[in-house]
Amino acid sequence: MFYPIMINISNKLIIVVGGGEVAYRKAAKFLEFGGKVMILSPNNIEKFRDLKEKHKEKLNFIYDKYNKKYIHDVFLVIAATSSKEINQQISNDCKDLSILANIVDNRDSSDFITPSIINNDNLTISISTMGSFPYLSKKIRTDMEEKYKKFNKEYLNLLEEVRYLVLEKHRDKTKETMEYALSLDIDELKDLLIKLKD
Ligand SMILES: C[C@@]1(CC(=O)O)C2=NC(=C\c3[nH]c(c(CCC(=O)O)c3CC(=O)O)Cc3[nH]c(c(CC(=O)O)c3CCC(=O)O)/C=C3\N/C(=C\2)[C@@H](CCC(=O)O)[C@]3(C)CC(=O)O)/[C@H]1CCC(=O)O
Ligand SMILES: NC(=O)c1ccc[n+]([C@@H]2O[C@H](COP(=O)([O-])OP(=O)(O)OC[C@H]3O[C@@H](n4cnc5c(N)ncnc54)[C@H](O)[C@@H]3O)[C@@H](O)[C@H]2O)c1
Repeated sequence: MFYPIMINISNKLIIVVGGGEVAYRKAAKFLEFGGKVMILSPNNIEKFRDLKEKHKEKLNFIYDKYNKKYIHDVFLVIAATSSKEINQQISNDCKDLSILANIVDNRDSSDFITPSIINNDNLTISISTMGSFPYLSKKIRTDMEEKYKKFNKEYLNLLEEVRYLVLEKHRDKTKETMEYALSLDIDELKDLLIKLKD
């Protein structure tokens, strides 16, 4: 079974083996959450150039085939090559070295799997089908992105202020006020904040 945790990857090195679409998708997400990514692959798709432009020194490349020597001292490993045998080899090596690995073509060999993620800065929602139907995770993500799009960073920052004011000054109406705050659009929420401050 896979237990969902929020893991701090800031400035930690994650090595992604392979340079295709799947490697790209995984790398882009780890970079979005502040990780440092090394791509280990003899070649990789064009899109990585834009990712390098965006993330500069946080993204680097080793143009070589997989070798165990490259994974010593890394925080996480993603095996995303097109070779089942190499992916399995990576899994075995990671077990030897006690490094957590995600094997993109074999959930049973994976120490962790990657969920579908909605990242609105302060609000993160991750969705998983425990590996049984990833396309459903993607579908739920797109539905929820639409449904919860108002909860962006600005909105969450205002909500945080509302919460502190309610806890400080209106403890008797905590739940009603919080429930009410969630029903508002951003301008109404700003008005509520002014009222709560009075
Ligand atoms: C959620 C997401 C996150 C991400 O990758 O960032 C993700 N897969 C996504 C998309 C996707 N993956 C696949 C398709 C094509 C349709 C299909 O085949 O179903 C599509 C749809 C598409 O591409 O449109 C094929 C596929 N996926 C896996 C296998 C191997 C296997 O099942 O053993 C195969 C067959 C490969 C083959 O053909 O051989 C395995 C895994 N994929 C996972 C995650 C993990 C379980 C997640 C969960 O619990 O739901 C897990 C177990 C391991 C892992 O990768 O961590 C991302 C959506 C991101 C988004 O857009 O929101
Ligand atoms: N988990 C998922 O979400 C998911 C989704 C679709 C496919 N897959 C699986 O992921 C695999 C990769 O998919 P893709 O579309 O990125 O494939 P792809 O063929 O586009 O890319 C494979 C990459 O692996 C590299 N590679 C091959 N042998 C290597 C080695 N020995 N060392 C280092 N790199 C090596 C290649 O150079 C290439 O860059 C597929 O075979 C499929 O089984 C997983």
